[in-house]
Amino acid sequence: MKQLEIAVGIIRNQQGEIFITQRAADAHMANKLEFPGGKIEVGETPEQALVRELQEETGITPTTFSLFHQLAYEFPDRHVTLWFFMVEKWEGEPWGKEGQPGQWVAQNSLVAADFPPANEPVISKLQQR
Ligand SMILES: Nc1nc2c([nH]c(=O)n2[C@@H]2O[C@H](COP(=O)(O)OP(=O)(O)OP(=O)(O)O)[C@@H](O)[C@H]2O)c(=O)[nH]1
Ligand SMILES: [Mg+2]
Repeated sequence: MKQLEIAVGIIRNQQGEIFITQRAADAHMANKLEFPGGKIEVGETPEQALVRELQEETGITPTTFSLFHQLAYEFPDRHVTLWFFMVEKWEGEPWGKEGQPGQWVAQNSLVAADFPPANEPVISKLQQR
C-alpha cells in the first residue's frame, strides 16, 4: 500500500477568502477541489514541502503560516497523512500555475463534498471560525 505524507496550504486573505484549486481530470480524486500542495519528499520537513509546493503550484512564497490540522486517511489504494497549514501571509499573488483552475471562495461557503473525503474535518473546522 502506498504511504504518502502531504503538505497543503489553506491560503486565506484578509477578506476571509481561501484560494482553492481544482484537481486535474486524470489525477487521484479527479476534478475535486483542493488546497494546493503535494507530497513531502525524502529529507524535507512538512514546512519546507509546503513552501516548495505552493511555489510550484500557485507561484507564491508563504511567509507566515502555522499547522492548522493534521490527520491520517485511508483511501482504498493509499494511506495519506495530511498536514494542513493555515497560510496568512505570502509574497506574490496565487494563481493556477500548473494550468489548474483557481478561485477565491469565502471560508464559510466551502462545501465538504467538493473536496476529497479526507478533507471533511478541516472543512468543518473552517466553517466554525
Ligand atoms: N493537494 C491536495 N491533495 C489532497 C488534498 N486532500 C487529499 O486527500 N489529497 C490527496 O493527497 C495526495 C496529494 O497529492 P498531489 O497530487 O497534490 O501530490 P503532488 O502535488 O506531489 O503531485 P505529483 O504526484 O503530480 O507530483 C493525493 O492523493 C490527493 O488526492 C488536498 O486538499 N490538497
Ligand atoms: Mg499537488
